[in-house]
Amino acid sequence: MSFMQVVDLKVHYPIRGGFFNSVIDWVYAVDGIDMEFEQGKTYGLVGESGCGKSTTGKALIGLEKITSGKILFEGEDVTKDRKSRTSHFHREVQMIFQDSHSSLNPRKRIADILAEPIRNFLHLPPREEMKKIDELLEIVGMPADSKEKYPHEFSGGQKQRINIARALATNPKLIIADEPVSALDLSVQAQVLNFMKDVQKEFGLTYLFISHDLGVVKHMCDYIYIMYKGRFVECGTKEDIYENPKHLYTKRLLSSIPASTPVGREKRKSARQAFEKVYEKHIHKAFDENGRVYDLIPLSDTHYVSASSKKEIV
Ligand SMILES: Nc1ncnc2c1ncn2[C@@H]1O[C@H](COP(=O)(O)OP(=O)(O)OP(=O)(O)O)[C@@H](O)[C@H]1O
Repeated sequence: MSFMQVVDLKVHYPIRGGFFNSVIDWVYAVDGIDMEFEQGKTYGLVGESGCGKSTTGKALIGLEKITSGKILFEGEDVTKDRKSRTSHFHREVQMIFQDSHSSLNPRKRIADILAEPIRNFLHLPPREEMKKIDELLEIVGMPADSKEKYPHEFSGGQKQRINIARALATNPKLIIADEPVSALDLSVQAQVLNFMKDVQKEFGLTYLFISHDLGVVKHMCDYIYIMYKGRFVECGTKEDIYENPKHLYTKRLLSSIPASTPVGREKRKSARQAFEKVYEKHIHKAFDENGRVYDLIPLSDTHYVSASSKKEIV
């Protein structure tokens, strides 16, 4: 049963010009899309740069003016701008952006950044509020003393964890993640993706995962929307899309992912042993039986991606 439905959503941007700065044309950034969201699932929104992914995410959360169509959240019509939406919606739907740095106010301590949503939505007494901040930092694997620090004192991956902690503060149902790892180093990307999956399991979250990278989406998503010039050319389960793509554009996108490289059982075992033994788990390197070093990015216990060739190792 879906808790959010998007019906024939359109976002058109006017292009102004001429002497009177009048509308001379339109950009059909989102041009009639339908979506549904069920609890606990991850939805992928994929397509090339400029196809309308970010505009869709921003329109869903109310940051972009909707030209026409409808968004229903738990039966309530929320097709309005952000200010006019109910606090229930703001609490239940959160967004994480690609740029982990600029989404955190550099002048505020982490404690104040995390306290903001708690104050706005949960209204906890001071002691409970501090407890909640500690809990959030623990969930995202950050030390408790992080709360006294400022954003610039953290790495990109840590900042994205803090952004996720802030998104989790209101116990949301849906998190819209717009390219959440594409600005991070390759090795950190996998950590953040895995961590997002863990948090999802723990809290029954739904994700809308916006990405141009079909390789990453494959590991994250249950259901995928393929976007091209503001429309969905194909949508379906991960299996539908990856095993039986129908649309030429999907096939083209898929063909741009580096081919999968299944590695034999022995190689996998030795790579894993080396990975654990030599580099003590946290450094993503492994040797194969010929002594070659691999930079491996663990996507799960059994899936790795080579950092250099981006090939998948199962
Ligand atoms: N405020 C705006 N005014 C006019 N056109 C815009 C505006 N914002 C986005 N666009 C245009 O709308 C289209 C969709 O942009 P959008 O950012 O949603 O694409 P995207 O798929 O997220 O791309 P990317 O992956 O590069 O972020 C693009 O042609 C873009 O130039």
